[in-house]
Amino acid sequence: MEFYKYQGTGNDFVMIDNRDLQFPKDKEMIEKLCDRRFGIGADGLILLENDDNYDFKMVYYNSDGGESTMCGNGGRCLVAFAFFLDIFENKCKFIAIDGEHDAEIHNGIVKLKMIDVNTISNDGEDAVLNTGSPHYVKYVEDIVNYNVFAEGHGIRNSENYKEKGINVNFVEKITDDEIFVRTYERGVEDETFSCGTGVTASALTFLEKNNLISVKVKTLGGNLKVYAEKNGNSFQNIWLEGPAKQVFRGKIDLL
Ligand SMILES: N[C@H](CCC[C@H](N)C(=O)O)C(=O)O
Repeated sequence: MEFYKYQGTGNDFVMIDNRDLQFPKDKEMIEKLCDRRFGIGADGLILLENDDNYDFKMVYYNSDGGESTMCGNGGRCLVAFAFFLDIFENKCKFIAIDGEHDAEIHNGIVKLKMIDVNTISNDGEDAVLNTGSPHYVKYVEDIVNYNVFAEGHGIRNSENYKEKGINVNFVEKITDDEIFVRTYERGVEDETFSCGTGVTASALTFLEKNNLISVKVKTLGGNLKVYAEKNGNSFQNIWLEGPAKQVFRGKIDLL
């Protein structure tokens, strides 16, 4: 089976052109393909499939092999993959588990439209919102030295969240229009170098606090940008922008 490896600001994925629907959607096999020692190694696996009403369809699996909710960096990598496959020129519209997404690519930079966000709830001082996947957002000091794994694991497995899980984002303000985000990801059960829906969730809480329409976001794996329009308590026209790169391609016997 042919596969491609992509990364979007260090969040990395096995990408498979599954328009022939030949890929066996088996949890154990997907987990093994994502294993960094016994398989290809990735934070997730993404299938590109056909859809009558869209340029393509996105099916996303976390590295634990379970199909999951929207992946923002994965969506950006899938747009770059579809462009590589000549599925579209420079603008596209695809369908994912959370609905339809517009996207465009220019010189390896992908802009992905995210779903509208109608509510930002509070959990104490922290924020909880869904940007296609569920996110918890906590502002911290000295983020570079923050124990993301221990603190993220604790929140993700706490009474309120352990059943369905939640992605946990830690945020530090860098300047008036830039934040640093680190994320403990559900379904990876570890910190990833970047989490697109998490960057989006963190950015919206910053835009809300500072009445801004765009913010630069640093992650361990690189830099992203988020734009959004605020209407009352909700956000629309939310875009996540950043690089998405093909790292290598290969063949693997289904393990
Ligand atoms: N782990 C997430 C999905 C992938 C999110 C992340 N990789 C992104 O770029 O949005 C979840 O199960 O909710």
